[in-house]
Amino acid sequence: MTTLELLPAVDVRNGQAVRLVHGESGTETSYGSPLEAALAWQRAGAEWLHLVDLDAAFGTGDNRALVAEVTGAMDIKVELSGGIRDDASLAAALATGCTRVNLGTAALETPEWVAKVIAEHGDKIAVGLDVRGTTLRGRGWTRDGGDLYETLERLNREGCARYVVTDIAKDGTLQGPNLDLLRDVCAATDRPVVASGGVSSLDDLRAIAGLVPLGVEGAIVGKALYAKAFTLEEALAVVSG
Ligand SMILES: O=C(O)c1ccccc1NCC(=O)[C@H](O)[C@H](O)COP(=O)(O)O
Repeated sequence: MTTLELLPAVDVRNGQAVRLVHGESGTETSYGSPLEAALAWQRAGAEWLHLVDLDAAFGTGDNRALVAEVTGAMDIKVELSGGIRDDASLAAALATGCTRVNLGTAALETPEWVAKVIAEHGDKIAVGLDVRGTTLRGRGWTRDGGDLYETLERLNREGCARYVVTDIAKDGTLQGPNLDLLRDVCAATDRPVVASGGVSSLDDLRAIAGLVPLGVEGAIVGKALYAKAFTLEEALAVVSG
């Protein structure tokens, strides 16, 4: 088995680490300090952190200072997501020293700007393809934003370096990843794909790792770690075979 990168998630709402169900505002379970959570994943051996500013994604404020503090405290690579939609928010995100940012809504609403920043920043930019069925969702996953495969074709042409693919129906549910969706996206692009949403068990990680030859590069894990379905150490042992 080829190595699958693991990205433990810290999603931040109102200054707290939380997990949502289907990404819906109001379904938060709180897990305390985002910095403590991130440091715990780093201590456990993570090489990546997936850090999401949910307030910025929903348009209910932001946790920019906290996200910068957490990113600055990490010795590991950080992928930043949530509300990065214009020059100012992109500059603030990149100024944290993160390894890359994840654009969502902007890829649906301001495609010219996204093409420009892809050209400027290369693989520091990933695009989050967050879907219900094959319909993309933006604005914190609250609004429809077009067809997955049409958008993917456009982003491929524009040189997008990487995609983070989330089946919203699975996100935060511990119901397992949507492997068919991951296979279909891999078939539609030659860029690496990071799987997100629904991981519930070590077997789910083994199943995602089985898609590495197709182009899956990594897996984001949130709820399963907070719910202690397995430890990060166990997960890292599974994917590093
Ligand atoms: O990433 C976003 O911008 C975002 C926006 C609105 C709601 C949720 C959002 N992200 C959620 C995540 O990235 C989760 O951390 C990730 O999918 C983990 O899911 P799970 O393992 O199912 O808890």
